Order: sequence, then C-alpha cells, then structure tokens
Amino acid sequence: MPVHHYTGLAGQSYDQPAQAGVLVVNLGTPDAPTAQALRPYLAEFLGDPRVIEYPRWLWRLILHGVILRLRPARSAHAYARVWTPEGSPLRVGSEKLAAALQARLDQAAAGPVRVALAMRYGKPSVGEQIEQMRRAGVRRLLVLPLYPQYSGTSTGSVIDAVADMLKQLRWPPELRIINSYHDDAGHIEALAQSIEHWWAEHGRADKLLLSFHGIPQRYVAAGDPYLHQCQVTTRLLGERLGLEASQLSMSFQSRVGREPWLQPYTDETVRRFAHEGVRRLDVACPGFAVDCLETLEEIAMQNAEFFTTAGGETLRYIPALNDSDAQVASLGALILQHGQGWPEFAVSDAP
Ligand SMILES: C=CC1=C(C)c2cc3[nH]c(cc4nc(cc5[nH]c(cc1n2)c(C)c5CCC(=O)O)C(CCC(=O)O)=C4C)c(C)c3C=C
Ligand SMILES: [Fe+2]
Ligand SMILES: [Fe+2]
Repeated sequence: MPVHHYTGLAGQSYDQPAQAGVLVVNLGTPDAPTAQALRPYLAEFLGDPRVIEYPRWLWRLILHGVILRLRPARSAHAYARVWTPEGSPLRVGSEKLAAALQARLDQAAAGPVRVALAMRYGKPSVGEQIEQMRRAGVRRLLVLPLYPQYSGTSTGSVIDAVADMLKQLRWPPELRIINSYHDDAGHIEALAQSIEHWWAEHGRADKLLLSFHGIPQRYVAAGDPYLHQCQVTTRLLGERLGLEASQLSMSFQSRVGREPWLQPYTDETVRRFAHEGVRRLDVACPGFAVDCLETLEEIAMQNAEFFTTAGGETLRYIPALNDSDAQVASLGALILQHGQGWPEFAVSDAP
C-alpha cells in the first residue's frame, strides 16, 4: 500500500500507523510531604466542583480563607509518615501498575497498545498525556480510571478532564471510558485471592472490615451510584470468601468537613468493635487500587491506634492489589474486554 506523507499544521504527522492507547488515571498526590507542596495540590483537588458541590463564591471564601491556611501543614504531617525514598506511595504504586499493564498488553493484545499514566490532580495531567498520545498517532483511546466504584467525585471528575482535553482537539480520537468495575468477576476474584493468601500467611482475625472512601450523603441522595456499588462489591466479596454476616462489615473513611458523609464511619466502627469485644480485626480497602495515604496512614496507622486504644488487641491492614499479578491479570482482561472490536485489542494468538 502506498504511504502518503502528510503533516498537519499542528505538527502531527498523518503517516504513522494508527495506534491504540490506554490512559490509566489515578487521583494524584503532592510532590513532597510539605505544606508548600500540599497547598497547590489541595487547591486543585478541593477547587474541583465535582468534589465540593457548594455555591462557588461561598466555597472559594472558605477554601482560601480557612482550609488552605490550616490543612496543608496537617496533611503534610500525615504524608511524611508514609513517604518513601522513591516518593509518594500513590505515585510509585500507580507507575508500577501502569508499567506492568503495558507489559501485559504487549504480550496479550494484538497491539500496538500504548499505556500511559495520568493524575487527575497534579502531574502528569490527563491533558498532557492525551497530547503525547495524539503526537504518537493514537486514534483509539481507552480510559481506565483506577476507581472500581463509580462516584461523580472521582470517576466523574476524570471524565470531565478527558472531555476538557478532547474538546480542544480538531480531530479527537475514538473514545471509550471504563465507568466502574466494582462487580467485575475477575476483579472480585483478584480481591478474594489476595485476602485468602494474606490469611494463609498471617492467620484470620475475628472479623473482616471493608473500608471505602466516603462521600457526602447529599451526593448519594442526588443520584450518585457510589454507595450501591460499594455494597455490591462487599456482597460479592463476602459470598466469594464464604463469610457470614457477623464476620464481615463495611464502613466509610476519610470524612472531611461538617456535613454528614456515608456511614458508618470507619473510626467509629473500629472503636465500637473494640468495645463489643472484637480482639483481632482485619481491614481491607477494596476501593483503592493502589496503596496511598488513605490506606497506609489512615487505616494502618491511625485506625490501628484507635482500635488498640479502645481495647482491641490488633488491627491488621491487608494491602491493596497494587501491581500484583492478580491485579495486572484482572485489569488487563478488563481492558481487552472494553477494547473489543478495536483491532489492537484483539486477543493475541502469539505464544
Ligand atoms: C473533601 C472532599 C473529598 C471527597 C468527596 C473525596 C472523595 C474520594 N477520594 C478518593 C480517593 C482518594 N482521596 C485521597 C485523599 C484525599 N481526599 C480528600 C478529600 C475528598 N475525597 C483530601 C482532602 C485528600 C488529601 C489528603 C488529605 O488532606 O487528607 C487519596 C490519597 C491521595 C494520596 O496522595 O495518597 C485517594 C486515593 C475517592 C476514591 C473518592 C470518592 C469515592
Ligand atoms: Fe479523597
Ligand atoms: Fe484521609
């Protein structure tokens, strides 16, 4: 076939073979565990109208007048407790996962499929990663937000960022976005196996608590499916693990502000369990694909202390799936399934 060499005015060359891309998106994280680095991160995150649904003028006053004066230093202190020599756990873990997914698709997909990681807040941004892909000739784009359960505050906000970028392009790529994978059979199996392996190594506690990130109750009342999807994940995982109702609970962590969030709250729940005589408690956080501040500091440190202070013996945090083979296999399969009909995503028959 003859190859025609055209170059677009914006510098894009049209003679490259069409390619497919997978954009993996996580929340984002500060560049350093310092108040100075926390300030712009929190300003971008908490300035997102998907995250805080408040009259804009009122929220700007509160955010800049109160929150951004106090919270950066407090959060920096929490981040410092989990920071690693390579950087923020969320960044390091997300990069490892994206690299493992690239290797998986190189082997399992007909290809070429290019995997990139973007952060919803901070760098590299969704816009700059889509621009990189455009320059590389990506014409089919699949977006995977790393949130198993859909919420407007998390997944919805990633969709906004993708849409904001695409509306600036003269010739946007074909687009698919994975909305949620809270009930995906491969995902539930990966979670179940990781918990079973952990139990095989460390023994089983009296109870398993699944702690999900909270959101304001108001958002659920307005139609956000997040609560329902957390309940479905909990039910499917409980059934797969063969747990009875008395052995499994669900709660919501990380509440910010004064309005009511989804309940029961994780901190109140672990204290109540201790008072009720639970001696050993296992906690997993199936809503987090990769370990981060909310799991490593809030659960494994803070809530572990709440539990023992209230009379419990030990609270053990079961790590997120991170870049485990189980997670790479289940997310790899999810990507291939959502890319069906696109030639690059055909299952490779290479050995
Ligand atoms: C105040 C509103 C917030 C809503 C609503 C919210 C929803 C939400 N968040 C996640 C996942 C993560 N959140 C993380 C940190 C974090 N979350 C909020 C606030 C809201 N989150 C703040 C202010 C912070 C920053 C830390 C702090 O100051 O306490 C993280 C960890 C990031 C890291 O760097 O490690 C994740 C992941 C989901 C899934 C979600 C809705 C379902
Ligand atoms: Fe959050
Ligand atoms: Fe938190």
